[in-house]
Amino acid sequence: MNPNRTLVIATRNKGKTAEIRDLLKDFPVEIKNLDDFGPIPEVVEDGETFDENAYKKASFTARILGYPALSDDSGLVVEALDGAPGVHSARWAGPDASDAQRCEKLMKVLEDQTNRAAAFECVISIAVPEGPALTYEDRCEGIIARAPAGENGFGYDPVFFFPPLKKTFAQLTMAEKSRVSHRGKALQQVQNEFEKVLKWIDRHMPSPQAAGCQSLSCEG
Ligand SMILES: O=P(O)(O)OP(=O)(O)OP(=O)(O)OC[C@H]1O[C@@H](n2cnc3c(O)ncnc32)[C@H](O)[C@@H]1O
Ligand SMILES: [Mg+2]
Repeated sequence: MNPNRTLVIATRNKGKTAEIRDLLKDFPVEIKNLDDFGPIPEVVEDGETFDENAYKKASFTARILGYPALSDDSGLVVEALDGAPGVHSARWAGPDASDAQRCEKLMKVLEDQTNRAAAFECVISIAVPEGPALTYEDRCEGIIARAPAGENGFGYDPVFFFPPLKKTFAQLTMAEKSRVSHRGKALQQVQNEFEKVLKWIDRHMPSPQAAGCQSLSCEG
């Protein structure tokens, strides 16, 4: 496995993994999931911005595994809640809450609210073990529905209504969602300049031989 032509998707979220894998299917590298490796410690996502957390996840994973890593930090930004849940989207209803419970909490908090404007935001970070990273970001505007609808996707998809398609994200297929979503658009930017990304990885990674020696001496 050429480390310069391998990219590890640094996420533990299965919904995200499926979307990212599909969006990177034409990217000329071998895509690996975290599941392809032994257990690795979890990153503490204590940054105050999507940028900070995305960088933490990608650089930590790249350093631990010795491969370039791509992370996604994303979340739902609700206007009437001053941007909450934002970077806290994953744990907003408690550390063990389900996606359904998070959606339920959102319905409750916005019960009497007429301003239902919201956006999904996404920052993609591609990092190498030595530390530097490339950053891509995008967003998708919508409104918070009055009740959940749809079975597809993950997270807040059932309550995120996308006016141009008159459906919630959970009522779209993965391909339909990815064409317009925060993640889909951010990863489209990565695809659009894949040659630049590969050159950047080559510039910042040790040569394959050197990396091979390193990992042999690690294992030995
Ligand atoms: O950190 P990783 O391991 O990537 O997985 P995570 O689920 O913890 O991901 P984040 O820290 O980026 O938290 C983002 C949360 O925002 C929500 N979210 C992000 N993108 C979404 C999308 O496309 N559809 C629905 N909800 C989304 C969802 O609840 C995620 O758990
Ligand atoms: Mg997370």
